[in-house]
Amino acid sequence: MISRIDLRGDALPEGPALRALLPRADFDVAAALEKVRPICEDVHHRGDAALIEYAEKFDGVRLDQVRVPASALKEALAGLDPVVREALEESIRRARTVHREQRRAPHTVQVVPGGKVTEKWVPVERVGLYAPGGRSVYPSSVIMNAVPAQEAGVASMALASPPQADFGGLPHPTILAACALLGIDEVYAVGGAQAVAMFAYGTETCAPANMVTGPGNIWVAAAKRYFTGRIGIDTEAGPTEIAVLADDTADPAHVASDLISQAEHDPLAAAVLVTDSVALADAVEKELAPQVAATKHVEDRIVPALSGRQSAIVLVDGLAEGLRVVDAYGAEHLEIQTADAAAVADRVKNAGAIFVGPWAPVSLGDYCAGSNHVLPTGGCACHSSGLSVQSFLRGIHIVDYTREALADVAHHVVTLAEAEDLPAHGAAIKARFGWKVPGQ
Ligand SMILES: NC(=O)c1ccc[n+]([C@@H]2O[C@H](COP(=O)([O-])OP(=O)(O)OC[C@H]3O[C@@H](n4cnc5c(N)ncnc54)[C@H](O)[C@@H]3O)[C@@H](O)[C@H]2O)c1
Ligand SMILES: N[C@H](CO)Cc1c[nH]c[nH+]1
Ligand SMILES: [Zn+2]
Repeated sequence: MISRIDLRGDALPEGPALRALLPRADFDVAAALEKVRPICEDVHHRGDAALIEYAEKFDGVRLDQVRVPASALKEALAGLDPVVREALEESIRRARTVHREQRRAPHTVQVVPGGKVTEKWVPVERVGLYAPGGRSVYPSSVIMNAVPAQEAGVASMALASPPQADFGGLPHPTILAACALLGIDEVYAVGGAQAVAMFAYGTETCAPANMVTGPGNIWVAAAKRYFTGRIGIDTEAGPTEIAVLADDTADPAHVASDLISQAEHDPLAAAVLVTDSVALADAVEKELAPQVAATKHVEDRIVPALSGRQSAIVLVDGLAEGLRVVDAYGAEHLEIQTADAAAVADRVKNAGAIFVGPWAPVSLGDYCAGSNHVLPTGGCACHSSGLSVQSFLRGIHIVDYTREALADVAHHVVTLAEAEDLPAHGAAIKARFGWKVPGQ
């Protein structure tokens, strides 16, 4: 069900050469981008009419309108199972506890007497949040998007999630109830790349947003890549990945269940075990078959995910080599199931989130750890972070110098301007001091 990659014996290569040996999906975001480009441009030109057509094509339901009426949000909350409500509220509470601490205050540095630089933090004005709803529905992603945006102070936010044929073309009622719990009243029944395009370009009913955040399948990730540089994009949070770095102290039943837990998201989901213990690798492989047989979503997601080329058991010589492999891979989620797991976690450089030891499985982080589950995939953890309050803030420098403080440094500015052959820059200084460089 899962292949093996044996990297024992020889010295591991560096950087891209090592990455090329590691498991990754065949179907990449760049290829999907070519397919989503026409969808995005169609939304640009035809607005709501295009959204309604794509809902029929991809979600199998004909909509009268894409905006969810306020009454539907109210009804969804009223009809929410109280046990689910309690769990959502606990998830919101913990996420808020963590994200509130990420808020940033303005900070002033007195560089020289009379010269100071302040950095102030300003929230993005309007954001579009995406909560997936294709193969599964993700009310938890409503929380993971909305809480950091709210804690950052974003003034205007709208959420999109795919229309569900079983619910009259509305997003799933638990998604709507989560929106109601969080006070989000602008909600759209729009999924996939077309939802990202709706927020990026705006339509007759949806005002354009400055930024789009949230997880989704490969089509959503590709649309986010399409709009990168034109609007704010958090990170590519595409098909889920789990890597587990484990030694012979790990419990094979736990490792297997954690690999399966994330394989259940998508046939393109990735599950990777990195270990120096052949005995553990064998035991995990033995655990997989009965555990997979006992769960849901087997044929359409878990089996293709575990048997696809994006998943593997990677054998290494020791912990140091295992760390090199997980750093090269840059997993969305990395579990450390080794002796002295906290110390090992400390040595990891690249991961979206790290889960330490036997009692912090990825499922905890998916719902109730307080951490954010919107995390970079496809190796983006090597340069990007998961969603946080910081994602929704812009830092603006405010430069404030007196005449004397400018005069003190003017000769350096003029020298550097001349060194760059940009004399007009120097002239902007000289003009303030009677066309002379002060002190010369
Ligand atoms: N990285 C993260 O932080 C994170 C978090 C949660 C979930 N996820 C991932 O989110 C994804 C959720 O996927 P999903 O499919 O359940 O829901 P989704 O909402 O992401 O995608 C559903 C939409 O995909 C579009 N679509 C389907 N087939 C298409 C096609 N052939 N061409 C163009 N568009 C098409 C449709 O518009 C549909 O509404 C999973 O891959 C999961 O692993 C990632
Ligand atoms: N594991 C997903 C992040 O890749 C988040 C999630 C939501 N629900 C269940 N899991
Ligand atoms: Zn998950």
